[in-house]
Amino acid sequence: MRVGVITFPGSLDERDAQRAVKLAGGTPVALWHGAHDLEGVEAIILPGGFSYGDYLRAGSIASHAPIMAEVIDAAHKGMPVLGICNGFQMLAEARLVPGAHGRNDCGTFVRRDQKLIVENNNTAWTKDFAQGEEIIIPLKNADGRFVADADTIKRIEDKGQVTFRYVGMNPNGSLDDIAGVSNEAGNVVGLMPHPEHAVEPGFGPDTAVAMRSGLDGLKFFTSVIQSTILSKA
Ligand SMILES: NC(=O)CC[C@H](N)C(=O)O
Repeated sequence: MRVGVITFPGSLDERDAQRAVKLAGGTPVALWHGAHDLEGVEAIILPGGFSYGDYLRAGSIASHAPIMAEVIDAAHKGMPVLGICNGFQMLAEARLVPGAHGRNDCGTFVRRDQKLIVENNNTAWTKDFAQGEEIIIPLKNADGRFVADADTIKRIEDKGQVTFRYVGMNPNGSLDDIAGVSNEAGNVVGLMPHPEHAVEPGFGPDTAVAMRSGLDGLKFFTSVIQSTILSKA
Protein backbone atom coordinates (compact mmCIF):
# COMPACT_ATOMS: atom_id res chain seq x y z
CA MET A 1 0.00 0.00 0.00
CA ARG A 2 1.31 3.44 -0.98
CA VAL A 3 1.21 6.02 1.82
CA GLY A 4 2.08 9.62 0.94
CA VAL A 5 4.06 11.82 3.35
CA ILE A 6 3.96 15.51 2.46
CA THR A 7 6.98 17.76 2.93
CA PHE A 8 6.30 21.46 3.62
CA PRO A 9 8.94 24.18 4.07
CA GLY A 10 9.99 23.64 7.68
CA SER A 11 8.81 20.01 8.02
CA LEU A 12 11.12 18.00 10.30
CA ASP A 13 9.77 14.52 10.71
CA GLU A 14 8.80 13.37 7.23
CA ARG A 15 11.73 10.93 7.01
CA ASP A 16 10.73 9.30 10.29
CA ALA A 17 7.12 9.02 9.07
CA GLN A 18 8.31 7.41 5.82
CA ARG A 19 10.43 4.97 7.82
CA ALA A 20 7.45 4.11 10.06
CA VAL A 21 5.32 3.34 6.98
CA LYS A 22 8.07 1.05 5.68
CA LEU A 23 8.46 -0.75 9.02
CA ALA A 24 4.70 -1.33 9.06
CA GLY A 25 4.88 -3.00 5.64
CA GLY A 26 3.75 -0.09 3.46
CA THR A 27 5.41 1.83 0.64
CA PRO A 28 6.17 5.45 1.58
CA VAL A 29 5.77 8.05 -1.16
CA ALA A 30 7.37 11.47 -0.69
CA LEU A 31 4.90 14.18 -1.75
CA TRP A 32 5.66 17.87 -2.21
CA HIS A 33 3.58 20.74 -0.80
CA GLY A 34 3.71 22.72 -4.04
CA ALA A 35 2.40 19.94 -6.28
CA HIS A 36 -1.21 19.20 -7.17
CA ASP A 37 -0.64 15.45 -7.39
CA LEU A 38 -1.21 12.74 -4.78
CA GLU A 39 0.57 10.22 -7.06
CA GLY A 40 -2.01 7.49 -6.50
CA VAL A 41 -1.44 7.09 -2.77
CA GLU A 42 -4.14 5.45 -0.64
CA ALA A 43 -3.42 7.32 2.62
CA ILE A 44 -1.66 10.55 3.57
CA ILE A 45 0.47 11.70 6.51
CA LEU A 46 1.01 15.37 7.36
CA PRO A 47 4.24 15.26 9.38
CA GLY A 48 5.52 17.20 12.37
CA GLY A 49 7.78 20.22 12.31
CA PHE A 50 7.63 23.97 12.00
CA SER A 51 6.06 24.60 8.61
CA TYR A 52 6.59 28.22 7.57
CA GLY A 53 8.29 28.80 10.92
CA ASP A 54 4.93 28.61 12.73
CA TYR A 55 4.27 32.17 11.48
CA LEU A 56 0.72 33.53 11.78
CA ARG A 57 -0.43 30.40 13.67
CA ALA A 58 1.21 26.96 13.63
CA GLY A 59 -0.06 25.03 10.60
CA SER A 60 -2.02 27.96 9.21
CA ILE A 61 0.05 28.81 6.11
CA ALA A 62 0.65 25.13 5.28
CA SER A 63 -3.10 24.48 5.37
CA HIS A 64 -3.32 26.68 2.24
CA ALA A 65 -0.47 24.95 0.35
CA PRO A 66 -1.34 23.86 -3.21
CA ILE A 67 -1.43 20.13 -2.38
CA MET A 68 -3.88 20.72 0.48
CA ALA A 69 -6.69 21.25 -2.08
CA GLU A 70 -6.18 17.62 -3.15
CA VAL A 71 -5.77 16.43 0.47
CA ILE A 72 -9.01 18.11 1.56
CA ASP A 73 -10.88 16.66 -1.40
CA ALA A 74 -9.50 13.15 -0.79
CA ALA A 75 -10.25 13.37 2.95
CA HIS A 76 -13.85 14.30 2.24
CA LYS A 77 -14.08 11.24 -0.03
CA GLY A 78 -12.83 8.97 2.79
CA MET A 79 -9.07 8.69 2.26
CA PRO A 80 -7.23 8.08 5.56
CA VAL A 81 -5.25 11.16 6.62
CA LEU A 82 -3.05 11.36 9.75
CA GLY A 83 -1.79 14.70 11.08
CA ILE A 84 1.06 14.46 13.56
CA CYS A 85 1.73 17.51 15.76
CA ASN A 86 2.32 20.27 13.18
CA GLY A 87 0.25 18.07 10.86
CA PHE A 88 -2.54 18.06 13.48
CA GLN A 89 -2.31 21.85 13.57
CA MET A 90 -2.68 21.87 9.75
CA LEU A 91 -5.73 19.58 9.91
CA ALA A 92 -7.39 21.89 12.43
CA GLU A 93 -6.53 24.98 10.35
CA ALA A 94 -7.95 23.24 7.25
CA ARG A 95 -11.11 22.36 9.25
CA LEU A 96 -10.64 18.65 8.55
CA VAL A 97 -10.80 17.98 12.31
CA PRO A 98 -12.49 20.05 15.02
CA GLY A 99 -10.73 22.40 17.41
CA ALA A 100 -7.62 24.59 17.34
CA HIS A 101 -4.25 24.86 19.11
CA GLY A 102 -2.87 27.41 21.53
CA ARG A 103 0.45 27.89 23.27
CA ASN A 104 1.20 25.25 25.96
CA ASP A 105 -0.13 26.50 29.28
CA CYS A 106 3.39 26.38 30.80
CA GLY A 107 4.46 28.87 28.08
CA THR A 108 7.42 26.81 26.85
CA PHE A 109 8.31 23.97 24.52
CA VAL A 110 7.61 20.58 26.16
CA ARG A 111 9.38 17.30 25.39
CA ARG A 112 8.49 14.09 27.17
CA ASP A 113 7.50 10.46 26.76
CA GLN A 114 3.76 10.83 27.23
CA LYS A 115 1.23 8.27 28.37
CA LEU A 116 -2.03 8.27 26.38
CA ILE A 117 -5.22 6.26 26.46
CA VAL A 118 -6.79 5.10 23.20
CA GLU A 119 -10.35 6.41 23.54
CA ASN A 120 -11.56 5.26 20.12
CA ASN A 121 -10.04 2.34 18.26
CA ASN A 122 -12.64 2.57 15.52
CA THR A 123 -10.74 4.92 13.20
CA ALA A 124 -8.58 4.20 10.16
CA TRP A 125 -5.43 4.84 12.24
CA THR A 126 -6.31 3.10 15.54
CA LYS A 127 -7.87 -0.25 14.62
CA ASP A 128 -4.85 -2.24 15.80
CA PHE A 129 -5.13 -0.82 19.35
CA ALA A 130 -7.44 -2.20 21.99
CA GLN A 131 -10.13 0.18 23.17
CA GLY A 132 -8.81 1.75 26.38
CA GLU A 133 -5.20 0.64 25.71
CA GLU A 134 -2.55 2.80 27.39
CA ILE A 135 0.43 3.66 25.22
CA ILE A 136 3.56 5.82 25.49
CA ILE A 137 4.34 8.16 22.61
CA PRO A 138 6.94 10.99 22.51
CA LEU A 139 5.59 14.54 22.65
CA LYS A 140 7.51 17.68 21.57
CA ASN A 141 5.86 20.97 20.84
CA ALA A 142 5.16 24.52 21.95
CA ASP A 143 1.64 25.02 20.61
CA GLY A 144 -0.01 21.83 21.79
CA ARG A 145 -2.94 23.08 23.86
CA PHE A 146 -6.12 21.72 22.28
CA VAL A 147 -8.98 24.19 22.52
CA ALA A 148 -12.55 24.34 21.21
CA ASP A 149 -15.80 26.02 22.23
CA ALA A 150 -18.03 24.23 24.72
CA ASP A 151 -20.53 23.05 22.07
CA THR A 152 -17.73 21.51 19.99
CA ILE A 153 -16.24 19.74 23.01
CA LYS A 154 -19.64 18.30 23.90
CA ARG A 155 -20.27 17.21 20.31
CA ILE A 156 -16.92 15.46 19.84
CA GLU A 157 -17.13 13.81 23.26
CA ASP A 158 -20.66 12.55 22.48
CA LYS A 159 -19.72 11.31 19.00
CA GLY A 160 -16.54 9.51 20.06
CA GLN A 161 -14.28 11.87 18.12
CA VAL A 162 -11.84 12.16 21.03
CA THR A 163 -9.37 9.55 19.83
CA PHE A 164 -6.61 9.95 22.45
CA ARG A 165 -6.44 11.51 25.90
CA TYR A 166 -3.40 12.35 28.04
CA VAL A 167 -3.03 10.10 31.10
CA GLY A 168 -1.20 10.86 34.35
CA MET A 169 -0.48 14.48 33.49
CA ASN A 170 -1.76 17.00 30.99
CA PRO A 171 1.40 18.42 29.39
CA ASN A 172 -0.08 21.54 27.82
CA GLY A 173 -3.47 22.42 29.33
CA SER A 174 -5.53 20.80 26.57
CA LEU A 175 -9.27 20.85 27.30
CA ASP A 176 -10.59 17.52 28.64
CA ASP A 177 -6.98 16.19 28.41
CA ILE A 178 -7.54 15.77 24.66
CA ALA A 179 -4.41 14.60 22.83
CA GLY A 180 -5.98 13.63 19.50
CA VAL A 181 -9.28 13.83 17.64
CA SER A 182 -10.85 12.49 14.47
CA ASN A 183 -13.39 13.74 11.98
CA GLU A 184 -16.86 12.28 12.23
CA ALA A 185 -16.19 9.55 9.65
CA GLY A 186 -12.99 8.42 11.43
CA ASN A 187 -10.73 8.52 8.35
CA VAL A 188 -8.96 11.73 9.44
CA VAL A 189 -7.06 11.66 12.75
CA GLY A 190 -4.81 14.31 14.29
CA LEU A 191 -2.74 14.06 17.45
CA MET A 192 -0.02 16.03 19.18
CA PRO A 193 2.38 13.20 20.18
CA HIS A 194 4.62 11.61 17.54
CA PRO A 195 3.91 7.92 16.82
CA GLU A 196 6.58 7.85 14.10
CA HIS A 197 9.19 8.23 16.87
CA ALA A 198 8.06 5.04 18.63
CA VAL A 199 8.34 2.37 15.95
CA GLU A 200 11.53 0.51 16.81
CA PRO A 201 13.44 -0.40 19.96
CA GLY A 202 16.21 2.00 20.96
CA PHE A 203 14.78 5.05 19.20
CA GLY A 204 11.76 5.86 21.32
CA PRO A 205 10.32 5.46 24.77
CA ASP A 206 11.54 1.89 25.22
CA THR A 207 12.70 -0.11 28.21
CA ALA A 208 13.55 2.90 30.37
CA VAL A 209 9.85 3.65 30.66
CA ALA A 210 8.04 0.88 32.49
CA MET A 211 9.72 -1.86 30.45
CA ARG A 212 7.69 -1.06 27.38
CA SER A 213 8.71 -2.09 23.88
CA GLY A 214 8.96 1.38 22.38
CA LEU A 215 6.81 0.14 19.53
CA ASP A 216 3.45 1.66 20.47
CA GLY A 217 3.58 4.04 17.52
CA LEU A 218 3.83 1.26 14.93
CA LYS A 219 0.16 0.33 15.34
CA PHE A 220 -0.93 3.63 13.77
CA PHE A 221 0.74 2.61 10.55
CA THR A 222 -0.23 -1.08 10.62
CA SER A 223 -3.83 0.00 11.37
CA VAL A 224 -4.15 2.06 8.22
CA ILE A 225 -2.62 -0.67 6.08
CA GLN A 226 -4.96 -3.30 7.58
CA SER A 227 -8.06 -1.16 7.31
CA THR A 228 -7.32 -0.34 3.67
CA ILE A 229 -6.79 -4.01 2.80
CA LEU A 230 -10.03 -4.93 4.61
CA SER A 231 -12.00 -2.18 2.88
CA LYS A 232 -11.06 -3.72 -0.48
CA ALA A 233 -11.91 -7.30 0.54
N1 LIG B 1 6.94 18.75 16.83
C1 LIG B 1 6.19 19.54 16.12
O1 LIG B 1 5.60 19.16 15.11
C2 LIG B 1 6.11 20.95 16.57
C3 LIG B 1 4.76 21.51 16.26
C4 LIG B 1 4.62 23.02 16.37
N2 LIG B 1 5.41 23.67 15.43
C5 LIG B 1 4.77 23.45 17.81
O2 LIG B 1 5.84 23.73 18.29
O3 LIG B 1 3.79 23.49 18.46
